[in-house]
Amino acid sequence: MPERSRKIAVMGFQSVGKSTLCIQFVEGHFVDNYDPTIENTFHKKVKVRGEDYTLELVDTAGQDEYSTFPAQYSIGIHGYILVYSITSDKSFQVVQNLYRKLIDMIGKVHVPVVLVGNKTDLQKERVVSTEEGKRIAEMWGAMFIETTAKRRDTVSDVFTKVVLEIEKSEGTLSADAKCIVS
Ligand SMILES: Nc1nc2c(ncn2[C@@H]2O[C@H](COP(=O)(O)OP(=O)(O)OP(=O)(O)O)[C@@H](O)[C@H]2O)c(=O)[nH]1
Repeated sequence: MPERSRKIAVMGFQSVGKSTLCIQFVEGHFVDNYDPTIENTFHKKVKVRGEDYTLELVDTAGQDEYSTFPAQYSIGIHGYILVYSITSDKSFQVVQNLYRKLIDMIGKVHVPVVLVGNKTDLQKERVVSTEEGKRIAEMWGAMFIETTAKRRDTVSDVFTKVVLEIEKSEGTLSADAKCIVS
């Protein structure tokens, strides 16, 4: 069976770790330095429930509360990874604004989204609780995960979860489907 291609946008406030998550997933290492992104694209093959996928990850420029939703990310994108940092309340507010703008822009009630609370290695600096993150994701009907870009296993979970969300919304996978990353 031919590979399925899925395009995923990774969005959120600046410096929350969007690029670092993508690089950990695709290249398997943690990048310590900060280099603001304009836009980057990554590719990665994954196997989910026995099916081969080619993921195209669009690592977007950091958004803030004043940004309008970039129109180019409203078409041709199968799923969204919305990232905040558990150390930044501002990034948590920005991700909620971003979601509202996304829904308004797309004009659909349900869009495949995974909400990601990143930087869990910085527990002492945590200002957004796990419960708050979960509550927002439940309100959206989205999946939720906390991770640190330093851990390859939970970072992989972020990306496989978004594939599951996409497939669920297209009706091709059951909600309890298991996934494997290769
Ligand atoms: N401690 C820690 N630092 C992280 C983590 N993820 C990212 N960082 C650091 O946070 C900084 C910003 O990470 P980026 O991945 O460049 O952030 P971004 O969201 O892509 O930023 P923009 O391009 O401005 O939108 C870098 O110095 C990363 O090393 C994490 O999980 N833990």
